[in-house]
Amino acid sequence: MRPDVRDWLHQRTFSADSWYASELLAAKAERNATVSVVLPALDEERTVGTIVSTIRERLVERCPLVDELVVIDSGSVDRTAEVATAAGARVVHVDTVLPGHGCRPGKGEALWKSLHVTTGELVVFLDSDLIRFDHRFVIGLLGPLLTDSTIGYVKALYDRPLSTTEGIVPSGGGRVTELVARPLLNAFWPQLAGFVQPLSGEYAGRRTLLEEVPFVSGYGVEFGLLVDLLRRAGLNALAQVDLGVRRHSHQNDAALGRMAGQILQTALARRPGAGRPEGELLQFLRTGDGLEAVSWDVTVVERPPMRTLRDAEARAWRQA
Ligand SMILES: O=c1ccn([C@@H]2O[C@H](COP(=O)(O)OP(=O)(O)O)[C@@H](O)[C@H]2O)c(=O)[nH]1
Ligand SMILES: O=C(O)[C@@H](COP(=O)(O)O)O[C@H]1O[C@H](CO)[C@@H](O)[C@H](O)[C@H]1O
Repeated sequence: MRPDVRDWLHQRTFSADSWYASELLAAKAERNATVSVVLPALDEERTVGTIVSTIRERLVERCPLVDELVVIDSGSVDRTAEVATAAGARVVHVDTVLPGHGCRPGKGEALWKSLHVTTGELVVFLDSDLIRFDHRFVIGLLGPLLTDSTIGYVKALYDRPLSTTEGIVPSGGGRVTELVARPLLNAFWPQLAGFVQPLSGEYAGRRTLLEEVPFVSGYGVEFGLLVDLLRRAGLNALAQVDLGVRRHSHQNDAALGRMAGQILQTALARRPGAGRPEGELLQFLRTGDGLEAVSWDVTVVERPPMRTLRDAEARAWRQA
């Protein structure tokens, strides 16, 4: 193991059990910090309500660690917006944010636009498909940020059970992590090899740092943020926190293949010497009369650092 990774693992790996909400509330007040929690949601009516109501009850009403609770509706066709609103979130439809910059599909678009509609100095991102959500996820992610000013970005680590046709097995989740993201990071960004869950959907950061980096529009957002934040802030500004166990709704292998395609596009865009990759991913279905090739576009676009928009708006205002 590289010495820098060994040192990082020792110094920048935390446990959610290290903090209580009450002590973080005191740390938050001491720093006059504000906290936004953002949930990107696409057709998550089954799970988003419990996550929102748990955060509202435990971390807004009982112990006000969270100042803002926003669900970014990514174009749901189910009752996600109604369920999230009833549970106590502010729901914002992704297409209503920065309409002048158009609309791109994908999770990263929702996260990028969330920066424009939230104000918290610290921003916590949680997936909306979490099962048996524990509010301590939020406490664990905020712990390092509220107690160490040298840390700018914190990712969750956890065990990842996998739901299978035979039931739930204790590990095996994080299939794109194990088969694509981890090998890519170890090969080309070995400083990041210490991240146990580099694609975890639960993470938190300082707004000032998050607004300095691009957001990849699709499922490449987590991979892109990790590589770009390493470059922007250095390894010592990054951390990870053990949240125990994380269960979520799983996609099928074909969908994860497309996710892997987007992550590969994101990685190769950060290896300029690798040339411009093809954006088409061919997948194959067995049909009644043979094989059907299905072509998917796995190209991703990069949304610019949010700070550049604010700078452009400020310049335009001065010139007006
Ligand atoms: O276009 C999208 C795709 C996903 N998501 C949300 O992003 C999170 C992670 O997506 P998903 O569960 O599909 O990924 P997985 O966890 O299966 O890798 C979930 O809250 C989704 O609802 C989203 O807001 N817009
Ligand atoms: O980690 C992974 O391999 C994928 C798929 O997880 P599973 O194999 O369905 O448990 O899940 C993550 O990856 C996505 C892309 O970065 C994130 O957006 C998701 O939040 C995260 O769950």
